[in-house]
This record gives sequence, structure tokens and C-alpha cells, in this order.
Amino acid sequence: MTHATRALLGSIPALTGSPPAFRAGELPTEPVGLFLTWLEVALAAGVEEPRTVALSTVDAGGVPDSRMLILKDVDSRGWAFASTASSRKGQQLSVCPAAALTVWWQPLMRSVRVRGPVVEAPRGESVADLQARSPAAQASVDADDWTLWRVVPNRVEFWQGSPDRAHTRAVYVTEGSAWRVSVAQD
Ligand SMILES: Cc1cc2nc3c(=O)[nH]c(=O)nc-3n(C[C@H](O)[C@H](O)[C@H](O)COP(=O)(O)O)c2cc1C
Repeated sequence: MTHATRALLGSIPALTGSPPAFRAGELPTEPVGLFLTWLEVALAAGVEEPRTVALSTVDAGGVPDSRMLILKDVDSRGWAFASTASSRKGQQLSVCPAAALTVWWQPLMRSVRVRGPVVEAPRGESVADLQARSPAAQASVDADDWTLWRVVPNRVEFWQGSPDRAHTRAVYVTEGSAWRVSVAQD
């Protein structure tokens, strides 16, 4: 029933919502501050579970996988997430230590994506992360397996959708130890 499915999908609204003001001429010089500002706006707007992200990794053959995860921290060291080293993502990160991470915050019509190499946090941080989980969540994993990683960003893109489809993207790219930001309308 391809036709019916296509019709069903076509009938579902997409890119609904109302964008907050986005002054592309007044961007901060680095992306972490802007991400945290957007997160605060998402929280104030009642976006549900704004710390949920899609994390994409690739296997040894270059084939990607993506899954939802909880964002654990964001600072100048990167975007932190945690899982088991023995998981599919853990195995993929051991052969290809790089990832992309994406959020979609509705009804703000905002998406952010972050990409770069992935580094494992010092062991103590993984232990602390595990200890902060519920007893049931702690009991479900082997403590030695639980791992905190960070995506160390070399490209961060802030996408602001618009009802008139004049979407705006602010793209931060590393240039040595500094960030270069450019704004595109598409
Ligand atoms: C909203 C949401 C949040 C999740 N958060 C985590 C998480 O923080 N860590 C984790 O290991 N799995 C989390 N999961 C489960 C993952 O999506 C995934 O199923 C699991 O980690 C196995 O992925 P893998 O086989 O690609 O390694 C979450 C799932 C959902 C839907």
C-alpha cells in the first residue's frame, strides 16, 4: 500500500510551531554558550525531554547506526553521553571514535547537530555517572562496562526553521583553536 502510506505520511503536519527570535547578526563566538541558551529557551517553552539526542556512529565498514540517548553534560570539553562499552555503539566507537549528535526541539522549530571525534572520559567520571543513575539502572549494567564519552565538536550547526520555509543555519567550524561562524539561509 505504498500510495496509501505516502498519502498518510503526506497528511501529517511537519515543521509546525513558532520560532523564537533568532538574531543571526548577534551570535556568540563559540557554540557551547549558544547551545546552552537554546536549551534554556527549550526548557522555558516546555519542550518535552530536551536532553534527548540522536547519536550516530559508524561501524568498521563505514555503515552508520543511530539511536536515542540522554545528554549528560555540555561544556568546553564537548557533549557528554553514557552507555556500555560492550554495546553496539561502544564497539563502533572503539573502531571509529567519531560521532554526530542531533536534537530536535519542537514547537520551536529548532535543531542542533554536533560532530567530531569522540573521547572516553576519565574512569572516575564514568563511575560518577553510573552512581547518579537510579538503583535499578545501576543494577542493570556491569559497573566496569559503563562509560562516559564526549563528542569533541569540530562542527556545530544551529538550525532555525521558519513557517515561510526561509530557514536559517548558523554553522560553527573550528579553525585551529578558534571558531569560525557563518550564517546561511535556505
Ligand atoms: C529517550 C531515550 C533515551 C535513551 N538514553 C540512553 C542512554 O542514555 N544510554 C544508553 O545506553 N541507552 C539509551 N537509550 C537506549 C538506546 O537508544 C539504545 O537502544 C541502546 O543504547 C542500544 O544502542 P546500540 O545497540 O546502538 O549500542 C535511550 C533510548 C531512548 C528512547
